[in-house]
Amino acid sequence: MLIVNLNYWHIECHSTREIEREETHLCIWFPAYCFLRRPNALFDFLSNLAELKLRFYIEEDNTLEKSREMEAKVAQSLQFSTWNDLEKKRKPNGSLHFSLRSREQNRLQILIPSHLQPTGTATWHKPEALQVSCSYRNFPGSVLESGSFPATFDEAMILKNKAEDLEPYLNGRCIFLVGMMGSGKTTVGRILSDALSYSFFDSDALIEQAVGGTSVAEIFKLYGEGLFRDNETEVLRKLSTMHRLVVSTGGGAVIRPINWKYMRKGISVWLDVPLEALARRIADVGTESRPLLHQEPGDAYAKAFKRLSSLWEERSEAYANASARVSLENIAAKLGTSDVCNVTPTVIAIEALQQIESFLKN
Ligand SMILES: Nc1ncnc2c1ncn2[C@@H]1O[C@H](COP(=O)(O)OP(=O)(O)O)[C@@H](O)[C@H]1O
Ligand SMILES: O=C(O)C1=C[C@@H](OP(=O)(O)O)[C@@H](O)[C@H](O)C1
Repeated sequence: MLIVNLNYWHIECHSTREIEREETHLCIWFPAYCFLRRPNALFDFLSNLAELKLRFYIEEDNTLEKSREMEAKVAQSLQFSTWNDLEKKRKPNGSLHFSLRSREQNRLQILIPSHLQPTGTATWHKPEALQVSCSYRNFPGSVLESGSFPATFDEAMILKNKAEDLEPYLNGRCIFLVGMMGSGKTTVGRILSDALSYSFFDSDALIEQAVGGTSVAEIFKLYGEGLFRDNETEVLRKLSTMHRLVVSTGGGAVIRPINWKYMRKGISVWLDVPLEALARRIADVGTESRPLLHQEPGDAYAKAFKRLSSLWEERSEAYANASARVSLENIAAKLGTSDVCNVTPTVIAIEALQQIESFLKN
């Protein structure tokens, strides 16, 4: 018996041996309201099956009320237009058949008829291949890990639930993360985008693309900061016309008022991290990719700290324009620690959603 815990509810599956012996279907039960509220959770589960190289599709079933609505929701959450697309993208090599059927009014059943497996689908017959265990492996890896920051199962669940609660209030609006260099905009942004089923964009990466694949450091060196800033504004203008994006902006995006005009089309979130922590993080990875920090003499920490301090003097007021502020010091205090290094990106993402919620509800 395999039990998969997906966001507070359980899916129970017969073992493959049992399926073979009894020639039954693999039955997965979802309380209907969970299914409707949490299409992403179904997707996560299906992704696990897809990773096991099992092919699946959802059969149209006209007797099932809401099936079309659910399919649309799931497809939307996947950002694929159809299940056919999903199949093509995953290039699976097994063949299993999922169909949705109603059994009771308040329940849904997903059936995987074992007779639909073609001969030679060895993956399906290996019991160990179905080890979808009760751990954070049930969630997409990118939600759970950012660099070397694994999220605990609890953190990942809280994040996912919070994101689902917030979704109707967000109504597809983009989220622009602002903050000093090294504040975690990229790291936290990826986690947020996964949780919200949004797309993620790093504005620095888009500028690099716009300038023919030239790195930020090279753009500064060859063309000067002015050209970089013009491209930054253009990138933000374009992104502000879109929906369902999390954007990691460059640390200096806040200095031009025109950029705020674009970011106000969505919700801006300031990741407020103490300078010492920023300097430590940047010293750890080096200042080469951050041209504004690279000119100072001294060791990596000292030069990062010195330059960050002067940039902070210039920019602190501008960051405060953001719709929501996520203070690492405040989170650390809530967690009962004085060290902001103990605050993981997933916890920061949760706090970001909380602050966005307060902004939207006030
Ligand atoms: N919460 C955190 N705790 C410790 N290190 C972090 C945290 N968030 C990000 N980092 C690290 O700090 C560095 C800068 O993060 P990054 O997301 O690139 O920041 P930004 O996009 O704001 O410049 C990276 O090496 C990243 O791994
Ligand atoms: O603070 C800044 O002015 C900058 C921050 C960088 O982005 P990150 O904040 O992602 O490091 C990058 O846009 C450029 O080096 C300038």
